[in-house]
Amino acid sequence: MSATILVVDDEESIRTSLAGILEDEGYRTLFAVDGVEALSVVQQEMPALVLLDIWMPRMDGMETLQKLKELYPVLTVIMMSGHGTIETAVKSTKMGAYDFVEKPLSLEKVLLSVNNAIGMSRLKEENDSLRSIVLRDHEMIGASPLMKQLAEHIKLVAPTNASVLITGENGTGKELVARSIHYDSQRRDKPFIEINCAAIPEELIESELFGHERGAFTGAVAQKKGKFDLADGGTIFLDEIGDMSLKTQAKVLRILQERKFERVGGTKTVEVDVRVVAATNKVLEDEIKAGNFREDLFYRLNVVPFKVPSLRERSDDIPLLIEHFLDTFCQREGRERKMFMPEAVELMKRYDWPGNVRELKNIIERLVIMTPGRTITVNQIPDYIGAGEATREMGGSKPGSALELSSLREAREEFEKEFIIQKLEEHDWNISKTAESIELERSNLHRKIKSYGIDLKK
Ligand SMILES: Nc1ncnc2c1ncn2[C@@H]1O[C@H](COP(=O)(O)OP(=O)(O)OP(=O)(O)O)[C@@H](O)[C@H]1O
Repeated sequence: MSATILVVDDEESIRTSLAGILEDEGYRTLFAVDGVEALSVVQQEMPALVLLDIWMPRMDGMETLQKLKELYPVLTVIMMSGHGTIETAVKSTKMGAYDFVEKPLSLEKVLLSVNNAIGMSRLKEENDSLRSIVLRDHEMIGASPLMKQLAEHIKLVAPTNASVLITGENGTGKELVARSIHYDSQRRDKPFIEINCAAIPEELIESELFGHERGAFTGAVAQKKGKFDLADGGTIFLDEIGDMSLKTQAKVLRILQERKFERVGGTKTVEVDVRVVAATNKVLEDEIKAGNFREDLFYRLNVVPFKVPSLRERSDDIPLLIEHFLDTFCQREGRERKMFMPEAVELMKRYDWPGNVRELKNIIERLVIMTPGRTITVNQIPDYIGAGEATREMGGSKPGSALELSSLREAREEFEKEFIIQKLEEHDWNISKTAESIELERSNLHRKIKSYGIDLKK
């Protein structure tokens, strides 16, 4: 879609010539003869950019700029200044104008400034939307006391430069904690560089982390920057640090102590300002005893220890996580929003989740793709999730069924709710048709839908 530009000038010849070149470039143009008119056009049409003359009757350019910036702080404005108003034009950039062009206008200069401004605002929009996707993807969900404590801990430590060691089982969210520490710190606009020490062969890790000089080894045809170079000013996340060799550990220790290192095959010392955040699912104290991990590095990293709780320890978060991942995957797959039946949620809460949040996330993704209807019941949940309990407590029947509820009333309500949802689904969520098929008054069905909190939006 072509961007719309508002030209504000009291001279008709200027308006016409600007319209000509801007439209040739593919922009849509609007006009106003003075500031008062400009304000009303902006309010109605919200252009991408305003070209604003300084000297105009009624309301001049500076006053108009001030009003526009008050009302629409992100609107891009380029000032056009006549002879003798250059100083004012310079002042206008301090008031938030993007640029100014001098009169008599060089049409080339106008176009250059307009194209730059439009390019900038497109980049900014793109950047904002990518940023919100990234932030959403890395949102940490959890309201349990353990997660609240973790969040508070992050808020306290993030703004400092302290090194951090994050421990916890696989899939508990250690990387998310590392990212939150970065995004809550002053370094948020600088890089967050991640490296999985277990995924890179021992002989390559040094050059990955510290880079190498040309000719350092066969195949090193050019100098290459390492992750520590790339993370300068930002944060480096050393995942699975328990798998790092002793030699590499020594180099990382030196960076923590002196902020210095040498590239592989090089003699030049490189200085960097990098915050180190490390994670492991190993018990490093045991690795120290076994001679696999340097004790001094451990103490350097462990200044502020973070322990991410397993999902078993905070099963109260499971319903929230289910909702969050249902939102994410239904949206991503363009599916209608699905919902979990209460007893299916209960079943998920009682499972012990050896793969933690990652395992839960994968199951929800699969359920969103594989479930044709709108509701997810215990029957759709993979058997192994309820298997232990099924044989232990229920004599083989699925746990979470009405049999498990303590009172007859609860059991009846549970059944009624599920029955109504299934019937609504069969009738495409049409209330009249559903009411007729189950031989219930329409108003009565409405009441039940409301009292069970059944979500009617598709
Ligand atoms: N609290 C949470 N809220 C939302 N998503 C989460 C949460 N915790 C983990 N996840 C998601 O679960 C997945 C695994 O998390 P992450 O990679 O951070 O775990 P990890 O502890 O670093 O795992 P590993 O030890 O295997 O490297 C990711 O997709 C992450 O987005």
